[in-house]
Amino acid sequence: MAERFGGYQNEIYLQGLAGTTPAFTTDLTALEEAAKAVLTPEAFGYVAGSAGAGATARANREAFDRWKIVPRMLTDATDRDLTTTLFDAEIPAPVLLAPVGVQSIVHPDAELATARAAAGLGLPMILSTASSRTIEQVAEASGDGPRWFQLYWPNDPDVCASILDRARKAGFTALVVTLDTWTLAWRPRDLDRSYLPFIRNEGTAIAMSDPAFRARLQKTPEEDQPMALLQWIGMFTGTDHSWSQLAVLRELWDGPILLKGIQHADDARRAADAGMNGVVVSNHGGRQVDGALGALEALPGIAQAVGDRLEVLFDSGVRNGSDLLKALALGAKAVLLGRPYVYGLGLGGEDGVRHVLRSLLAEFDLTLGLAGHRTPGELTPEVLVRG
Ligand SMILES: Cc1cc2nc3c(=O)[nH]c(=O)nc-3n(C[C@H](O)[C@H](O)[C@H](O)COP(=O)(O)O)c2cc1C
Ligand SMILES: O=C(O)C(=O)c1ccccc1
Repeated sequence: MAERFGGYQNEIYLQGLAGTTPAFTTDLTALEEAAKAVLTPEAFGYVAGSAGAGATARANREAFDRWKIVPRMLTDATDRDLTTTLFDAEIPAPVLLAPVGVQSIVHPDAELATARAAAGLGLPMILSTASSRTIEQVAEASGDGPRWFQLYWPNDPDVCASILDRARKAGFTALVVTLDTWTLAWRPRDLDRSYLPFIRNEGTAIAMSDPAFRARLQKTPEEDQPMALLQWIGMFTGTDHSWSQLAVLRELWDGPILLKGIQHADDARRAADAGMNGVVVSNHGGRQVDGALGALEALPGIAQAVGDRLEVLFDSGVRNGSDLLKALALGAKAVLLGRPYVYGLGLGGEDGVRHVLRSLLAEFDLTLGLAGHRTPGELTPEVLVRG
């Protein structure tokens, strides 16, 4: 058990004896630079970029850097177990793949490669509404793998019901409703290049293959693509919904529902009051409100406010195993990995994603043990100091 994830370290050293070094860097903080060398400037700018002057993207990192781990000795942390239970399902480690749309801009295998890599490790993939492959295609690639669906909440109830119905039938078990991106923020890197993937028909596969969406069009997307794309943009962005409308989603989805983009304890309480099952504490990787607080700063208060009523998950700024440990210690039950796996996808498709995930899990496993702990559940704020 102890070596299950940390064993990637030995595997890499042993391959060295045969003259092979890893195809991709094992320094997960160096992935961005490596990806920059292989992606188009537009795709790299879209993925790496953030809102405005990048203050929130930096705040996400600064929030992690302010916390330090205090290792404990002679605790016998040899046998470790990263197994985590979310909504009655066991996953091998407290890590999920964050919903990331438009993956075709970084690799031709797109979400299918991500689905295969995630399934191979048994980690849940959260499929974005802005996927560049259909729900059914991704489900097939995912096979027996755990999978959740992320909803960009359409402003047409029939389209909403149809997409959720497809997701349920395709084996997606939990629903993540993203609330922080009802319109795209001011993103200078993309604006300076006039680059928006969807108006180039990237990331629209789910809607374009949806019968209810297609029923709204005068002509099929094949006959009149520009019109279909305008309809897509109008359907998925520009409309903020309301707390009371969550009841509609509660009716349509009988599995767990999580609200993503929560940054205030009162919003987390409202989520619980509305019958939701979890929250993802997140500022969308600094891509929405420039000047917003680092996501990790919001985590302890939210975990304290609703940790006994909801599953509290976290993303934004997680880059390596130590970050994962810190987020768990500050109250997250599990963490969503964002940009790093997308860089892995760009660098090497399915193999690249698998390498990034295995490296993260190995680094976390080793760091957990060396800090003196055996399970994610042992982590509390007391294992950190703020310095
Ligand atoms: C290129 C890109 C596309 C994204 N697309 C979505 C999306 O479709 N739905 C969503 O809820 N979040 C989306 N996100 C946000 C991620 O789910 C996650 O919140 C964010 O990447 C976490 O920050 P990090 O990348 O700094 O770890 C996207 C992020 C990136 C970088
Ligand atoms: O770019 C993003 O951050 C994002 O969330 C998104 C929104 C719409 C479509 C694709 C991605």
